[in-house]
Amino acid sequence: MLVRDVMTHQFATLETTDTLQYALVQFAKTKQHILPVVQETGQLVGILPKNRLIEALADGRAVDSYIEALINYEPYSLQPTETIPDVRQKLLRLKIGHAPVLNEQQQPIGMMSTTEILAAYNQILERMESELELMFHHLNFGLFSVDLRGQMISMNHFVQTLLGWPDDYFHFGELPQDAPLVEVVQSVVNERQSLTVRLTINQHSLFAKGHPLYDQHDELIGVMIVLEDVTQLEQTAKELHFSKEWEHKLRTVVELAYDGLILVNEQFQITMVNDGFCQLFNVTERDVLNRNITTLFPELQVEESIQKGVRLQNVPTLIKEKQSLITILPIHDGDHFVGAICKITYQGLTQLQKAIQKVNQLEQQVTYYEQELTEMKGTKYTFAHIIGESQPMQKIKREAYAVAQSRSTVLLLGESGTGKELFAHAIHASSKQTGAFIQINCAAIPGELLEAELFGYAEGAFTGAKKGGKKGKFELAQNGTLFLDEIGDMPYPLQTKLLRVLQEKEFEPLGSHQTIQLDTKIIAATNRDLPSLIQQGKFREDLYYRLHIMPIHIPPLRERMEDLPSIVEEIIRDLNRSGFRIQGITHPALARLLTYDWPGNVRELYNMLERAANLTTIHAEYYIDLHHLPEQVTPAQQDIPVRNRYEATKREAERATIIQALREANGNKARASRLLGISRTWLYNQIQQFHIEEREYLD
Ligand SMILES: Nc1ncnc2c1ncn2[C@@H]1O[C@H](COP(=O)(O)OP(=O)(O)OP(=O)(O)O)[C@@H](O)[C@H]1O
Repeated sequence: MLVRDVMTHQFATLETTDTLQYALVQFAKTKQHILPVVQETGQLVGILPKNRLIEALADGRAVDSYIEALINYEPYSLQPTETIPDVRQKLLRLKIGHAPVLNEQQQPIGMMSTTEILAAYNQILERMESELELMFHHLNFGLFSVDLRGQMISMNHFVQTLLGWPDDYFHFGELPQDAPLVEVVQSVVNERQSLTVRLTINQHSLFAKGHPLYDQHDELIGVMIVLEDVTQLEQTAKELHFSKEWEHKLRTVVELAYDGLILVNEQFQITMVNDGFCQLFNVTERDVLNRNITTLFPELQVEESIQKGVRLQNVPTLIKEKQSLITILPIHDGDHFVGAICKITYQGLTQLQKAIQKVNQLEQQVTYYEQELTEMKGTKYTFAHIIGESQPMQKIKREAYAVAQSRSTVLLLGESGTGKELFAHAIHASSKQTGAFIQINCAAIPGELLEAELFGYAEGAFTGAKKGGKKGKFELAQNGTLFLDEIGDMPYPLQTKLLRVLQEKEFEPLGSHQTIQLDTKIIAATNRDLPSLIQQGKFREDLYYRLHIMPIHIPPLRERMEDLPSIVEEIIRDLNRSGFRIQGITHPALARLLTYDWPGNVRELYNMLERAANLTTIHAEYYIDLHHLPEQVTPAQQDIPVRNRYEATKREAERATIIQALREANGNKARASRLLGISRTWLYNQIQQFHIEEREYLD
């Protein structure tokens, strides 16, 4: 606060030629104790004190005489920019109560007296009082004071909330005898010195500090208590201790459990490394901490494999000429990548390798015996070979297993490549049938041969018949299983014969009079729509119902995509058994496979992965990646409709060419295949694939 803020402007000025009477009137008007005397230009000449004027009048000086002789020509004056504490000091020192305030031109612009100073101090005091109160209540510790009778003098809000004390305590309350802290107050009064105690009140851990309060005569008048809430602090300290303990345990585990271990953050900076790692690379922890792993250890390929989304788990690698196993795993916090762990096992690997070899040998033996067992039953696959744990697959595997236990006929339905043959093998493998698993593809064998193939013939049954006759598939499958694949393509007349055999459970080979009792489990399969073939008059309705006792619908791959990753894994394992050395598939490639429609189902997937496996060998790559996949699964989205059209047109052209060749060869498949320049097996395959029927090339 400055002089100009509090000075009074109610004053009058006098001139040396003014009379005593005039001066008296001005004093009465302005109620001032001094008045400034100025020149004509307004500059200060001196001051006229009121008491001098009164003294002069009392001495009998004439009221019309001039004031000139009564003026103090060396008065003390003030500047408007001086501060109030400074002015107060000056006035006290000089023992004067009033002074004019002058501007830069030495003209009086106001008057200052102790009254103005007092008013200013009052204002300052009021402001400080409210500020102090605000501070007092907003302190982050509790504060209260009591007098010697236990009456509350002051208490801030913190105490109220902390101890749950009501407002009345503050206004007129006495500290109750049972209140916590009474003892502290009592001790301070008795001991007359400060003390600190630790207390727990309302589940808060507190430090209570009591201080004696004295008046100006050093008489004890009360006690002040300061309360600090240390609950949070204690909690933090506990947590810190706990996490330090854990860090210590973790470090010990890390040192003991792994040969070499290194941790990186999301920027691939090294955040932790163990002694084993440092020994292997001959570095110290200080050399590597906070540095980029790719810069320091590029051979580990941590960043690369994480970015490719490949999970490396115990992959054999040569590090610092030591045979090692490397594992690189990403660390995620929810969806967020926060770092990675790289683990290297290099000690005791020789023993480990020996153990692995032993396990491999045992595994091979088990596989061998398993194969022997299934081969004894004449099947290639068991239920264990059918991969897929999706809901529909679990359901049909349960159904197939159940039907395997009975003699009932099974009808396997599903698109091409969905695994019908696989199921047929598995059903036989887990059935009680002791005989062989015999398979016949009704579409691949020319109509005229199929009957003889199925029922066999007696010697001399027809021209060209083998000496001694030939056993048919039915007879070969006695006590076993006959798998009639592509039943929808069986010639109509033969369907009648088959129906009879199924009903009567006996048959006669061609040209023979010997009746053979049928004790065979029949499994039929087709990818054709049998009800629509019935409508077209190409399939017997009664045979359909005969076969339809236990239909099993195998869903297409696109309807159970959750099985795809495990099927891919199994196929890779299978490819490795046949000599490839694929370690896995990258995430992007797998993700792409999941977006494809799979018209050719698992067979198409198998073929595609086999092709990819061949491509990996060209550049000695170990992972199937996007660039190993054919265009049909990696098209730009906008190209799809065009590609579909292209594929459809290509297929139509291929189909038409095959029909044309068959027509030119009069239905003779061997000749047609020569004309087309393809193998006979492939021609049969194509005829089946394109569903080409005889009536399309034979008039
Ligand atoms: N669930 C599966 N798990 C593992 N491999 C499978 C599965 N389904 C099919 N396969 C594999 O896919 C390929 C095609 O299967 P399969 O020959 O049994 O199909 P299909 O339905 O009989 O085909 P088509 O109707 O064309 O004769 C085989 O190599 C088979 O081993």
